Amino acid sequence: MRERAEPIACLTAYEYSQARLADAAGVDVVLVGDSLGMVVQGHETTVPVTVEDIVYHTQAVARGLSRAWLIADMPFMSYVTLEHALETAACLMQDGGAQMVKLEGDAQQQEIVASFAAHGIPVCAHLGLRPQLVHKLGGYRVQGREDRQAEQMLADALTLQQAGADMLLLECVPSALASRIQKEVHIPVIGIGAGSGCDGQILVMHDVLGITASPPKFTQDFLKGRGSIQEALSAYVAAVKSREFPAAAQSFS
Ligand SMILES: Nc1nc(=O)c2c([nH]1)NC[C@@H]1CN(c3ccc(C(=O)N[C@@H](CCC(=O)O)C(=O)O)cc3)CN21
Ligand SMILES: CC(C)C(=O)C(=O)O
Ligand SMILES: [Mg+2]
Repeated sequence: MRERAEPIACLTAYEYSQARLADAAGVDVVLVGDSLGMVVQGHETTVPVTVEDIVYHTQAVARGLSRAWLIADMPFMSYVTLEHALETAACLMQDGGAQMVKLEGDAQQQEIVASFAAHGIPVCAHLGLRPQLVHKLGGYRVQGREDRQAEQMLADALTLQQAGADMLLLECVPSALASRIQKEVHIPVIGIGAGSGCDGQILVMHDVLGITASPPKFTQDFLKGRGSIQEALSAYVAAVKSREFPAAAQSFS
């Protein structure tokens, strides 16, 4: 899809019925995100989410998909060592049914990414705002605004691609930086709060349906003015495919 410049429409889902509707709406990639800790379990962060939680939700989501590609998040502290990371990936793929795993990483995770590549585990590297680091960062804020940070993010993206990452996800980064990274790599780049220069977009299901208490500014309620969840998800896919979403209002300069 990157090669033919077709925008990749991605969305999170946490259970069977959401997955079925997303799949029917033409969502290309479904992510069982550790955001489930917040939108499903009601925690303040994604930190408490376990591998067991992700496996349970991935199993339910997998049963609802017939077309979309299925990614599962590696939770906080589930990829501390190489062996640990492989064990977690085995759970997500063999027990959960994921086709790809995603980890929040920088160049420090390159050995893990290389090992995944060597063992046939497709992997997406999540850069920019990494919510699992919330207690180090002190909040959920845009990343890569300073030159040094921006250069580091680009270098990390190239390092992870070189190590064998199959996909990148950029969260909460200025649009210009995301576009620059997209041009420098050859693997698909999926953005959330990263502007319209990415190869695809992802949002959290609950934000698309307008049921999050205080949604991040890069989101949009697609159920507003529409009569059903199915219509809302189709409108989201259409907006990504036509590049109407994200507009400047849902991006960071
Ligand atoms: N419902 C939901 N949607 C998400 O996109 C999401 C989650 N939960 N949980 C896991 C992470 C956390 N994320 C977040 C949460 C809040 C902001 C936020 O409030 N950002 C500010 C921008 C601050 C700045 O300008 O630096 C905003 O106003 O959007 C961003 C990302 C993204 N992910
Ligand atoms: C917001 C996306 C990218 C994510 O990692 C999640 O839902 O956990
Ligand atoms: Mg996540």
